[in-house]
Amino acid sequence: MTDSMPLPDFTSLPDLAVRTLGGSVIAASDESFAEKENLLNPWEPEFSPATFGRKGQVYDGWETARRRGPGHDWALVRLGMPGVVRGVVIDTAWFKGNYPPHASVEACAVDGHPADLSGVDWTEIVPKSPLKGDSAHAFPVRLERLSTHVRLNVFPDGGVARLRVHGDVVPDPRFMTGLTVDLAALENGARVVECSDGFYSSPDNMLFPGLARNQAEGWETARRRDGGNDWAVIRLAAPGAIRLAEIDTAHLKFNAPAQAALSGLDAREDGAWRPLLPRTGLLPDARHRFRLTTPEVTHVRLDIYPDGGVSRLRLLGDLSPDAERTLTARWKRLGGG
Ligand SMILES: NC(=O)NC(NC(N)=O)C(=O)[O-]
Repeated sequence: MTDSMPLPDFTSLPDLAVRTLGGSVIAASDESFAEKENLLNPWEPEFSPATFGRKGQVYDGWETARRRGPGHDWALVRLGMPGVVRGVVIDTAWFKGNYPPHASVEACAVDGHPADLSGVDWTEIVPKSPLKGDSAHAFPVRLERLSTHVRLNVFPDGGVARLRVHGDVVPDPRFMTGLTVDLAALENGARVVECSDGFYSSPDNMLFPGLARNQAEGWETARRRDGGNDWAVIRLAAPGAIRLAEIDTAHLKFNAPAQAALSGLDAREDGAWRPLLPRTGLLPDARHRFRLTTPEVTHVRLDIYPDGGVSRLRLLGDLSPDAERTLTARWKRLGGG
């Protein structure tokens, strides 16, 4: 992302739209020059000047034709993780002579898996605003409601490299209650709230769905030289008791931690850390699973010794009855269902 202005705090929240968390561009008015799917690519926009394909200069973004009639272009995104949108980044990186001069964003919430969104009520979350070329534009959003889809409008046409939709994940309680679920999954609403180091990659990566495809898709710290150890604190999707922990060092072959430990705290009670898994040896490039019996916790701390990387952390457990009620009430209050 090109940084023409400092991005506000909301950009540290998960990107509800990014492709690697299940986001999809389901329709666009036009994608003559460059395909709509690029909008949600997880990597920073790339550019190779004077690289021409059959349709012109190749862009890592969404680019429409020069519009010769009335109207404007738009792209429709289904969020991978429905939630409360706290801010949107519209990044025109590398679009210097062909960016749209204005853009707006709308959001809606629909239940289930509707194929047809016509007739849906859209709420404007970013008013029509001026854009610059080759710049990331951050727009805070104040809408205390659940969103499942967003629509990016560009006026009248042009290229946008990325659309990032940052926010708080609001899980659907129908897929969380009465089940054993991953309390550490981003898609269920968990997040890393503190960590010792995120030098090579973000610790939130450990909470992504599926298996990491390479070292970069996990969490990796710098080499630690001070005798200490690296750690990350995860705020669980909801308070619950953990029954199975999985610590995966896949693709960390020469930089896996030698050992790991888990501890937990219940922020609703005394907030004291209690051991859940004692310091245990880890292998490189291996999925380690541990059956646990724990009290209810709201936060889990993963300590790795001394440093290195973890590709995935799964904490399967059961929500407390109280947590089930709270999740359901929150989802309904935000307009779910
Ligand atoms: N040189 C360009 O980028 N031209 C145009 N776009 C592409 N992709 O070639 C255009 O007209 O917007």
